[in-house]
Amino acid sequence: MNALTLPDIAAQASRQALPLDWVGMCGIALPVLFDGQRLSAKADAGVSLDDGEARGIHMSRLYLALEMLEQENLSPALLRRVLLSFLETHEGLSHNAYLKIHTELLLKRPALVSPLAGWKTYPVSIEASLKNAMFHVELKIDVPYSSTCPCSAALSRQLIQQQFVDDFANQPLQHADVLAWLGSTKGIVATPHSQRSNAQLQLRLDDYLDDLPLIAAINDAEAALGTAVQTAVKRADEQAFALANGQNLMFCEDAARRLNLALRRSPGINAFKVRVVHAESLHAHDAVAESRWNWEAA
Ligand SMILES: Nc1nc2c(ncn2[C@@H]2O[C@H](COP(=O)(O)OP(=O)(O)OP(=O)(O)O)[C@@H](O)[C@H]2O)c(=O)[nH]1
Repeated sequence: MNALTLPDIAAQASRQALPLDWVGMCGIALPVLFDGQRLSAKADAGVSLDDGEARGIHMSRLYLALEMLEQENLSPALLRRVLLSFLETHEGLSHNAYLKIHTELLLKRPALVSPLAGWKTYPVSIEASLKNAMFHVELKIDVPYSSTCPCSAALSRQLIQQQFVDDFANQPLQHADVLAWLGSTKGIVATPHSQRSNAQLQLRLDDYLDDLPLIAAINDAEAALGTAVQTAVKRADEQAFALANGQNLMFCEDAARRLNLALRRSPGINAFKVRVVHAESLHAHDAVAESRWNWEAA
């Protein structure tokens, strides 16, 4: 059989000589390693096409460079090497390289009281770029938590006081009667509303970090928020969770402020934007607050 010369359309001249900002592939399936765990990920890989005369980039070269991610723990140095390879294989065509990896971190979390533990997933995106020889990494992390409305708690307390006035009006207080009343449904005639909430963290990292501070940022955010959602739960854990929520009333504004203060102290982060979303049970819409630090558009 005659050897065929395969047509190479990408190597042709472009009909419209025009550079492009980003060209590549989105949603590439690949396994990545983080902290010794193999995670299923989706990658977006691209370069700028600065040579406006060139018809196209070489998609397969970007795809093949992603193989580096299979064997080595994700780190800033590894991301940089992949981006360098994007540029080396597009010499004369591209000046900027981009890589976005979306995955879910799986962390084992202990129960509040019982000796149990269970797994929790945290959606994570790692966005790396090499633009005009400047390397940047940005992390996006979703952290779920529980929030109880402080206003609803105050309104409930008022109703409980009113019920107490009604039930104990004009009679001497007996310790046993009050104790029994407190243990009855009348003692908690109204309950404040709570909601499953989500903190969306967008973090710009210091340029010379050895590791991606994903776990540290999650731990710092959960510590600041105080009431992370739980995994394995026995009644003792649920009671401890109820107490933690009662001691941790917060509006979305409170949550955003706490995260701002905590992330400023978190190592390796030089700018951030946070958005907290309280999926209200009071309404069918959400309460949302945003806060940023050192953040201007990249
Ligand atoms: N540039 C570009 N390539 C595309 C697109 N859609 C599919 N491809 C295909 O991606 C495949 C890989 O492209 P290249 O990396 O240039 O493949 P190649 O020429 O065999 O590889 P090299 O010899 O390394 O250049 C080709 O078969 C392209 O046709 C597109 O929209 N743009």
